[in-house]
Amino acid sequence: MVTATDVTALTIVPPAHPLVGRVVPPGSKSITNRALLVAALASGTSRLTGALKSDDTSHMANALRQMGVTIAEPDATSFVVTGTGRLTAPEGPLFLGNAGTATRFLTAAVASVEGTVVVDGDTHMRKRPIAPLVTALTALGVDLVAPTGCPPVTVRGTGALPGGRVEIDAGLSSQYVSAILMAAACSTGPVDIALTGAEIGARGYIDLTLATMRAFGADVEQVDAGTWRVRPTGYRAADYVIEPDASAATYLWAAAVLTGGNIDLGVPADAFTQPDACARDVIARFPDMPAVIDGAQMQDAVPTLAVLAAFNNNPVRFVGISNLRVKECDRIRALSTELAKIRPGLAREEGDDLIVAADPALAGQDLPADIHTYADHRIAMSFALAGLKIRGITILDPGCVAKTYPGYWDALRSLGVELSLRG
Ligand SMILES: O=C(O)C1=C[C@@H](OP(=O)(O)O)[C@@H](O)[C@H](O)C1
Ligand SMILES: C=C(OP(=O)(O)O)C(=O)O
Repeated sequence: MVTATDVTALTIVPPAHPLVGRVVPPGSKSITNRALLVAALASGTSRLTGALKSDDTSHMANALRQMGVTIAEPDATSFVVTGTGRLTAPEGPLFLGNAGTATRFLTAAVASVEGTVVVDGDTHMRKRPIAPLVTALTALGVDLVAPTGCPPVTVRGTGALPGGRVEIDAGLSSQYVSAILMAAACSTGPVDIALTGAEIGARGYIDLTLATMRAFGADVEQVDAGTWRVRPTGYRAADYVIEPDASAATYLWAAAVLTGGNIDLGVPADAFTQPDACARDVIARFPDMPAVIDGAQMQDAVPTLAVLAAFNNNPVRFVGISNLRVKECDRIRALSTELAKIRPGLAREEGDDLIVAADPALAGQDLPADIHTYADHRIAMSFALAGLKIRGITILDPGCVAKTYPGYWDALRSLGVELSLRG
């Protein structure tokens, strides 16, 4: 296994053959972190199978353990979660790395802890905005502060999340809404959550939240397009099967079309319920992907699509992606900078749009480039796709894929891709 500690750079040798084989992506990060949280808030034992084991999910599981939840890991894809129906105050801060889901979801959930909880992350997470969530929780009566507008957040819980109506601006992140929705089932009264702006990042993530909540017994109703009502039922322990990660699937779908191969993911594209599965249709159109791609409803797939677009027949403009600037890194900047490193002018920014100047002639060329990954798993995984067609693509800090897909490099190897590692 390629890990952060033993490999500083990895060069991909373009395979001389189409990629053919079977690779099942790991469990969904989004669903695993939702299920871990609601199972922890339930009273009783829940078995989560098909789960992702990665940096993001271990941060969530460890934080919950710090708050009195028993979580066993009987095998590589299961968590057995035993909760008491409430979280207890941890002894120290919760360190959540750069896991946006864990950080945002726990900020709301710990409002019902009795005592002070500090929600913190790494240097990257400390630059990712959380103020709209803090503002909304404050309006609901929670005592919390985030002086920089980003983590750390100090929550002084009183043992109960008050009910009521809360308005929230989810323009920067849909995770704020998901966070309040999940916490609301454990409040002292019904909670109405209303969006202020029309804008919300991928709505499909709200649907994932509602589905997970309902599977654990929550009563949540969509009042209108921008309002949800959650009744204070608490959660019921449940056994829950987690589907494979659709964002991880995008790299495999793209690798197949780029090399003219066929990769069996073990799950049909239309069986995914996650937003990024929409990217499948766009990928299937390669090398004639559309001239304009709206990434709003499949944000995490944009790095995959942008690197693929470099080999498309026609240029592609990505729109609706402004909040990619506040992900693990500024992904619009990272994609434009690193694509231009492969060939000057290959990509540029126009406001918050990304324009990729397609060049099918890149395939087969020798264009050595050290790809800086900004500690962002998706930059590493998407630029590896360029390495399937161009000689000399080196991914720096390849171990950063451990955030959501620790087995990524091994998956490429299992398809016959040769990787040259530098220690
Ligand atoms: O709710 C979720 O599981 C996620 C929502 C999206 O983030 P934003 O809502 O911050 O855009 C997505 O980028 C992230 O990887 C996972
Ligand atoms: C944006 C992402 O993650 P998160 O917000 O959960 O850290 C991602 O996985 O691409």
